[in-house]
Amino acid sequence: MVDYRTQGQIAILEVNNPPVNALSIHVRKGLDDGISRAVRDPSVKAVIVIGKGRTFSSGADIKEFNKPQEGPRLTMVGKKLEESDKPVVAAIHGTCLGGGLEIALFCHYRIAVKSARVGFPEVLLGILPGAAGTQRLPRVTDVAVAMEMISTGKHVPAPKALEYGILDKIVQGDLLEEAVKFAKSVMGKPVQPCRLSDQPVKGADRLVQVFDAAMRQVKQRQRGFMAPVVCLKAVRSAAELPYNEGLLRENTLFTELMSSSQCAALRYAFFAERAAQRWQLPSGASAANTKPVPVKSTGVIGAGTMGQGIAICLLRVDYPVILVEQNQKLLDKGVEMIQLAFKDAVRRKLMTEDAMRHCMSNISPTVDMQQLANVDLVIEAVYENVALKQDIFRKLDVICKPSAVLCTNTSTISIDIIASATKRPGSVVGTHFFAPAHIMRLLENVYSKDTSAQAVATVMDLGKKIGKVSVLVKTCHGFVANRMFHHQGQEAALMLEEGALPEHIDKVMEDFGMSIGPMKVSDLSGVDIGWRIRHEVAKMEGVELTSQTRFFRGERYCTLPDKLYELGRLGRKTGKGWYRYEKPGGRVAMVDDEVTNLIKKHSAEMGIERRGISTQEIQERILYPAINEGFRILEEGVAAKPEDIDVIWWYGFSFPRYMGGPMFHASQVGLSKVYERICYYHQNFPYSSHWVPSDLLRKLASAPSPVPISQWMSYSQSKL
Ligand SMILES: CCC[C@H](O)CC(=O)SCCNC(=O)CCNC(=O)[C@H](O)C(C)(C)COP(=O)([O-])OP(=O)([O-])OC[C@H]1O[C@@H](n2cnc3c(N)ncnc32)[C@H](O)[C@@H]1OP(=O)([O-])[O-]
Repeated sequence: MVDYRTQGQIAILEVNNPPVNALSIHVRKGLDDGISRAVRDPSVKAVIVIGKGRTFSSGADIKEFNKPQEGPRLTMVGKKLEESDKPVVAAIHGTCLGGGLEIALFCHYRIAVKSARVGFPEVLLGILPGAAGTQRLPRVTDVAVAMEMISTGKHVPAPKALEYGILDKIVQGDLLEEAVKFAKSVMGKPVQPCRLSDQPVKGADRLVQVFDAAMRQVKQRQRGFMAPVVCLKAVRSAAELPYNEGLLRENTLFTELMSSSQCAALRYAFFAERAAQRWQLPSGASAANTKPVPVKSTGVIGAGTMGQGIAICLLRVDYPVILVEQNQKLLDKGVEMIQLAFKDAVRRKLMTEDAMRHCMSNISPTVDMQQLANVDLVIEAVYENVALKQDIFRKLDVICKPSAVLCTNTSTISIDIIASATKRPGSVVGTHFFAPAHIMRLLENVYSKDTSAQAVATVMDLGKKIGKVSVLVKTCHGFVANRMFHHQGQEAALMLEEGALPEHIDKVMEDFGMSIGPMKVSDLSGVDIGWRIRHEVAKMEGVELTSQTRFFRGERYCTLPDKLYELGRLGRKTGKGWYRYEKPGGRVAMVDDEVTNLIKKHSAEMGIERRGISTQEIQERILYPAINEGFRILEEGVAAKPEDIDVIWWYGFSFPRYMGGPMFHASQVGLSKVYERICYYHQNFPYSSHWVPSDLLRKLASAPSPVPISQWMSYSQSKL
């Protein structure tokens, strides 16, 4: 795990623990033995610590977190490195993160290649750098930088790290050769001035202002998230306490965070996100055994909001895009909006003018679908209408080359239905982007009964290339995201007619941890979207929804959202929805008397006596129908595992990652309790099928002891 060798008077400790040189027990032991051996050997005059393979080290081994500590502790290994009288040089490439950076900070010198990145991402796991990182970083760089790095977890590129004083030198050429040269240049020099534990904290005279400003930011950005707050406290103690006392304080805070439920949720999230990439189809085809179709050219059909966002995603990573619209006016408008979005990115220094020009030169706008004849992949992004989508796919079937992958950005319509319009259903696959498509990270990829493994591999690969987190699901109406979210919308509307107000529901859910409440989400995505979907479904079933409709498909139906739509209150884009905004497209949601009156009048018309609805009831009626639907989704194999559902909720609906997602949250509450409350609401609201308890949930809730989330799927086929 750590290879020891000497080159002349230099000992080289090479960490060799693929894939990312995590500091597992054997690595810590290897470093501990290696430094002792180098210190003992009189012929050794300097030491290099370097990583084999793609990276220096990604930090402590997260898989060891749940296990009892064995072997030498990282801080003890570090102390030995620092106490060596022979200079120790960390030679960094790839990423040097967490415990990896802590090891580097124990070394007397740090050199790196230009492409390297350093950082303390512990906060993203709900903990803090617990091997002296919070005490040593502010001794090598300014305390403000240390607070920012440790409380955000952001990676810092090597040139910036050099500027901050974290690195001593950036080298070009072979890292080991350069490290050897560097080690020779410092051989024999006293190491005392390079021992960070002996250094004062930099910028300690500004501690209070820096701390207060950082704390304000953290609380504003990440309401309810403990780790960044505790990280700041730990760095503060570096400036307030002698080094060894600071270490003890760090250790106390680290232990506190490590045992928190937020840390458990974030550790789960770390592995869940990676597991989602290892997709597998019922046929056995998987990420491991299927190659994607090479994609060099793309097409997007529809230059509306979604089409624009999707085109931006593709253009940003250098795909040429043929953008198709039905008429020149809509096409010009779409291109203009894309250009505006790029200009905004330039203004915010997210891209250069040159890069923007390059992206724009890659768009070929056209009103002629025939131009798509040679593209490798096309994404249809027109509005949600079955007949329209089928018509487009019928045409694509004739126009596109046989190897083309045909994607639809439908958010609800079954891919089976869309694919049936073609003679090549194997090439048809869903790529459900979330609005705004160029900002939201989630890509819900959807396979139909016929979609080929190669088409799936292609869209999963595409997701990675355009920087999305892709999750693969099986087709059904609404897929995973909207199917679960839909019930939240239904229950929210029902609570409005029973006695709640939009601001009331949103406050409860925002206090719970959601970044915005469900009514604000509805305003953001557009009140018309839900209206269109409901009315499209009704039309397909030959039903007309009116203001008098009380039941639809045998379910209790609330017409309030339809009434809002009819008033032209379509959400943020019209400056009015469940709230009033400062302008169309505005962001500041203000309570609007017109909506309050509309809701109260509606309740009166429906003969409903309004009542106060408790915080607990709002929370449960928003979360539990979605969770219940999540279990049905698992039962039906629409999602392969609960982790996939949670990934969808972090990236699609900003569910707080530190709460683990709705399925993880259910596991924390206890499935028997969740089941019991769902049964209670089912009794009280028998005309809402989303309260009919899922069978899988029932089985898991009645298991003799809580079933770990990783084993839920083994109950889906059981006959209990
Ligand atoms: C007392 C201790 C105090 C200390 O302060 C605490 C820490 O250091 S906390 C740690 C602070 N450090 C962090 O939080 C860094 C976390 N890691 C990362 O941010 C990214 O993995 C990294 C940027 C390094 C590479 O990204 P990439 O190139 O896209 O690659 P990838 O992401 O797909 O990973 C490849 C494989 O490696 C696995 N694996 C990775 N890291 C670890 C780990 N530390 N451990 C175990 N396993 C780890 C990962 O699961 C995956 O496995 P699989 O079976 O193939 O799914």
